Amino acid sequence: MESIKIGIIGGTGYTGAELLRLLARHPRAELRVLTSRQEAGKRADALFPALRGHCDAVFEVPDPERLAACDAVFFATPHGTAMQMAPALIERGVKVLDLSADFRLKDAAEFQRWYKLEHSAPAALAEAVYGLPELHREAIRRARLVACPGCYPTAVQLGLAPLLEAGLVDTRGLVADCKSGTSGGGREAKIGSLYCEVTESFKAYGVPGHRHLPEITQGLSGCAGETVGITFVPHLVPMSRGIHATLYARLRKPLADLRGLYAQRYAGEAFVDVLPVGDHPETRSVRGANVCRISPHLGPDGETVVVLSVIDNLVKGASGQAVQCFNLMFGLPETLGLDAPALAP
Ligand SMILES: NC(=O)C1=CN([C@@H]2O[C@H](COP(=O)(O)OP(=O)(O)OC[C@H]3O[C@@H](n4cnc5c(N)ncnc54)[C@H](OP(=O)(O)O)[C@@H]3O)[C@@H](O)[C@H]2O)C=CC1
Ligand SMILES: CC(=O)N[C@@H](CCC(=O)OP(=O)(O)O)C(=O)O
Repeated sequence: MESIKIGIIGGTGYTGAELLRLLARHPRAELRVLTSRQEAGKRADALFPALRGHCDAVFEVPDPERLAACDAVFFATPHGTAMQMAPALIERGVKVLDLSADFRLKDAAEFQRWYKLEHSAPAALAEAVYGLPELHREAIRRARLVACPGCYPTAVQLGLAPLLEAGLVDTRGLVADCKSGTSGGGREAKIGSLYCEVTESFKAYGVPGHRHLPEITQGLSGCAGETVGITFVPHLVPMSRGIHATLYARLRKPLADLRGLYAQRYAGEAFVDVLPVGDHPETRSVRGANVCRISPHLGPDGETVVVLSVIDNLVKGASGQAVQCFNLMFGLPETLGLDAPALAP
């Protein structure tokens, strides 16, 4: 069967490396272009020894002609890069999957407010499809440009969607108390990511407003059919991968079978696992796997729902989800290359 030619822009970051790991065992993807301006000429497996024997790609400087010869290009780049390069690729028939936030917020003014950048591709922004397959599968199948969600927004939206879609909870006063491993901050050297700054410690950040708040609000409002109000507080925990979201919502009326609601909503979803009643998901149960494990609980007051939702930020929260969208865009089985279980223990 013919292979699908892939380009990855930004192969030296954590999400780029994770794309290399996942695509190395994808039966239809053939990596043709892998870019890094700083590491051009170096083999990817020299930078990431975990890839030795699985990837012989060499980094190169981004070349528009070589990228245009690909069938699909993934942007694993900081915000502001894809919006400059994606429109020309789409014009030339390349399907684009952007892991950055450039095309996630539908309102360009909102994007500018949170990312301090003027949006340079409003037409592409208008056509971009939000890449959360469990909510937007059919649109992703038809898309030329997919905006892959952020890691926190994936855990929060999958956790609260069943309640909001069914109109069962107050849409004001939602709470998302989230914890992330440090790979969420990217591979770039930053003091806040240093071992001594992170280890044996635990802290909240971004309380006055984190850039994922408008993305979460946009997605959940779509589920509810009205604008929701949510308090989102991210925390940094001393682990490399994983997001744990503890989500709180207040029921509008009694609900007899909370787990049944979730099981029914996610029936047939390969990458959402609704746990047995009373279970507490662990981040290590999703390490390396493209899965979100969810456990909804009813609080002792009988009115507060507490949903626990865990993902690997680099897999279901980024690169795995991007490959899931890629499979949909190319009419492939959605699970292709993504069926490996999590690392255990
Ligand atoms: N880490 C995570 O958990 C998640 C990250 N994301 C998003 O994914 C994107 C990538 O993040 P991460 O993997 O952490 O990456 P990093 O920010 O660590 O790495 C960025 C990569 O992009 C390349 N790059 C930077 N600027 C440009 C440019 N102007 N043109 C072309 N290439 C460029 C760099 O290579 P070079 O400079 O050598 O060209 C490098 O390979 C970000 O937008 C991030 O927000 C999304 C979800 C989760
Ligand atoms: C722990 C940590 O620093 N996490 C990052 C979010 C993860 C991410 O990369 O999301 P985007 O794709 O939207 O940038 C942060 O809080 O900024």
